[in-house]
Amino acid sequence: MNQGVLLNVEGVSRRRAGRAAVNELSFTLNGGEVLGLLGVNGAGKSTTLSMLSGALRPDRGRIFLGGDDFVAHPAIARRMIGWLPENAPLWPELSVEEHLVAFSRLRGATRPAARRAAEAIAGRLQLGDLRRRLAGVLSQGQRQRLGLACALVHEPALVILDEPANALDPVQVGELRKLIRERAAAGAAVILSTHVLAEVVAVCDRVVILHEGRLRHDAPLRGDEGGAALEATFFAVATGAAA
Ligand SMILES: Nc1ncnc2c1ncn2[C@@H]1O[C@H](COP(=O)(O)OP(=O)(O)OP(=O)(O)O)[C@@H](O)[C@H]1O
Repeated sequence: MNQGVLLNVEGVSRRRAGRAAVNELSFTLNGGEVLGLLGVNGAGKSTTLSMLSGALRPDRGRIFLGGDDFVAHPAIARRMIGWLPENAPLWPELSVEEHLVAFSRLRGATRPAARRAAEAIAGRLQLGDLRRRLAGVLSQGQRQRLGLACALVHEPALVILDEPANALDPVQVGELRKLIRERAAAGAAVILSTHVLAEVVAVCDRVVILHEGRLRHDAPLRGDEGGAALEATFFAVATGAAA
C-alpha cells in the first residue's frame, strides 16, 4: 500500500573522526515502501540509520517525517520510528515481556495497551513461550527476535532495521521477510540495511547504494529475481566504476 511521502531526507551530512561519514544525502521514502540500503564496510549506512532514527544529529541538512522536522523535534522520532540497531541494546535482568511493555510505554502507550501490544508482538515473533525468560539468558537468535519485537511493538510508521537477519535460522529469516512485507502492506515504510543482497532482492521494492558517504544509486528493484543485476550494480558502485 503506497501512502505518499513519509520520510524526506534533505542534504544530510555528518562528519565522524574528522571525515565526512555521510555527505549531502537526499532521498524520499513512501509509506508502504521497503527500501534496501547497501554499501561496503564504512560506506555510511549505520551513520545514516542513526540519524534517521533520531539517535545522532546531522551536522547539516533536514529530515522530515510525516511533514515534521524531527531533527528539531526529536520526540516525534520516538513515537513514529521503530529502530533495530546492529546490536540490539537489551537489559539482561529484564524479561522478554518486561522489555516489550517498557518499549511500548516509552512510546506513550497506557499500561493496559502496552500489555496488549506486548502480547501481540510476542505472539507474532514466536516469543510467547519465552515471555518470562530474562534477556540475559536468551540465545543470539532469540535476542535478535526480541530486538525486532521491541522495534515493532508500537506499530511504527517508519521501521529501520540494521542487519535484522543476523543470527536468525532459515525458518526465522522466512518469518522476518513475511513480517517486513506485512508491515509494508499495513502502510509502514521500511528501511533494511544489510550486506546480504539476497535479502534485498527477496523483500525490497527499491535499493539505495551508498559509497564513501554519498548516494551513488537509487532505483526500483524490478524483474531481478536472481539478483544478478543488483550484484552487478553493487560491484560497479563499490569499485568506483559507477561513480
Ligand atoms: N563512533 C564513530 N566514531 C568515529 N568514526 C566513526 C564512528 N562510527 C563510524 N565512524 C566512521 O564513519 C564512517 C562510516 O561508518 P558507518 O559505520 O556509518 O559505515 P557502515 O556502512 O555502516 O559500515 P559497516 O558495513 O562496516 O557497518 C567510517 O569511516 C567509520 O570509520
